Amino acid sequence: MPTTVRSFSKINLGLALGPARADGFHGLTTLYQTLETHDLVTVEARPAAATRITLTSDDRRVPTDARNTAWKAAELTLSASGVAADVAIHIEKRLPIQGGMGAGSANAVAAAVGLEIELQKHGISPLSGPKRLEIAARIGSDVPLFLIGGAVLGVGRGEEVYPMPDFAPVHCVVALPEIGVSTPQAFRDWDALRPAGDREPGAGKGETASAPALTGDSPSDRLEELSRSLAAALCEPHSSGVFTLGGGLAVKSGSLANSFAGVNSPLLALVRTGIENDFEEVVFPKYPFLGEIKRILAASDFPEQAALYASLSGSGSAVFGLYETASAAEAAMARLEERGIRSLLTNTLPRESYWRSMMV
Ligand SMILES: C[C@@](CO)(OP(=O)(O)O)[C@H](O)COP(=O)(O)OP(=O)(O)OC[C@H]1O[C@@H](n2ccc(N)nc2=O)[C@H](O)[C@@H]1O
Ligand SMILES: Nc1ncnc2c1ncn2[C@@H]1O[C@H](COP(=O)(O)OP(=O)(O)O)[C@@H](O)[C@H]1O
Repeated sequence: MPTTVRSFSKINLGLALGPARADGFHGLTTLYQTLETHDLVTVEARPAAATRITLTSDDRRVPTDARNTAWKAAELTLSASGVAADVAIHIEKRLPIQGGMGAGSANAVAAAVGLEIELQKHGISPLSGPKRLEIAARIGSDVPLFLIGGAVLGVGRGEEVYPMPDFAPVHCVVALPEIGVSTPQAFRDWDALRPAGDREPGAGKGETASAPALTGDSPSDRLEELSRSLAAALCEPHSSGVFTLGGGLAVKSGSLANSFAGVNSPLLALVRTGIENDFEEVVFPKYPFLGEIKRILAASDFPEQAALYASLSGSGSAVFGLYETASAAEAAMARLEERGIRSLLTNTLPRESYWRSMMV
């Protein structure tokens, strides 16, 4: 019997971008949140004289060779286990490609989890947690978060991950416009907006890094700002250290940040501190339609149907809205549909449910 694993997705509740580093990556601070919506990754493996990996998918846009994140995860897991095996991976795609939902990254973790379970059937011991995290970080900046699940703080280039207290699940509408945003290009566009002095020494081809700009909000300031917002939201009094949305939300207006004054909820406290996604600064001017989608998700003619929070996810193109009630979420989907915009309805997925519901 092969092993089938739910490969969940993520959104970025907030994302502050830092300066370009000498290694070409950017320092960032982000709060990832896993979602219920998922791909399915099926793995079948048995020890063999030499490793042979085959990968198939129902979506022709998914690479079926060593470029695939799931393939990389299988290769690295086998080599770290010191085992050669025949491995067959099948990816059933339900999530968007290049959507900013971390689908490919999650596929890597799902394949690794499935492969370890398959190998255990043949008496091969699982890898240690730190080893898994190390492998995940080698595959991509967005991969390690899927070894934690729930609300996850990401720092470094996003690969250094820490579990955060979870929010109670909320309804999430993800708009899926027919636009693919290239992640490296979005980072380059961010750099182009900033003076070369904002980069770390050695960053940028053939440029000499000068002293940091003296005016404005430097990228390093932005990282600290988001860290402070997260810490402040976590400091709010909670009963058990577990985030809950809290009952009896105050009457809302159309304006997001001011809508929830007086409501004692860490998620809302976080929103009030003004968390945002820095990528919006470069992605919305380039694709104004995505900014329009955020406005559609955020506001409604009926204040009780306004989003708790709406934002671009990662570098896009997915834009999401979080809602207190199913009817508010459904109304947001209907507003999108009126304009011909495809969307999906899901829930945020806390850590415990993430692991409990992973195996099919
Ligand atoms: C932007 C984010 C936010 O969550 O998500 P997506 O929008 O892709 O989902 C991630 O940082 C994406 O992570 P991931 O997709 O794993 O990126 P990687 O494979 O590590 O890197 C792809 C490329 O993006 C750029 N990159 C990525 C991460 C980072 N901190 N700095 C960068 O400059 C680099 O040019 C790198 O070569
Ligand atoms: N398992 C995978 N599923 C989807 N795309 C993959 C996978 N492995 C590698 N890729 C490549 O990675 C690119 C972006 O992957 P994806 O995870 O869908 O985007 P994002 O990080 O924006 O959510 C795709 O264009 C695809 O060529």
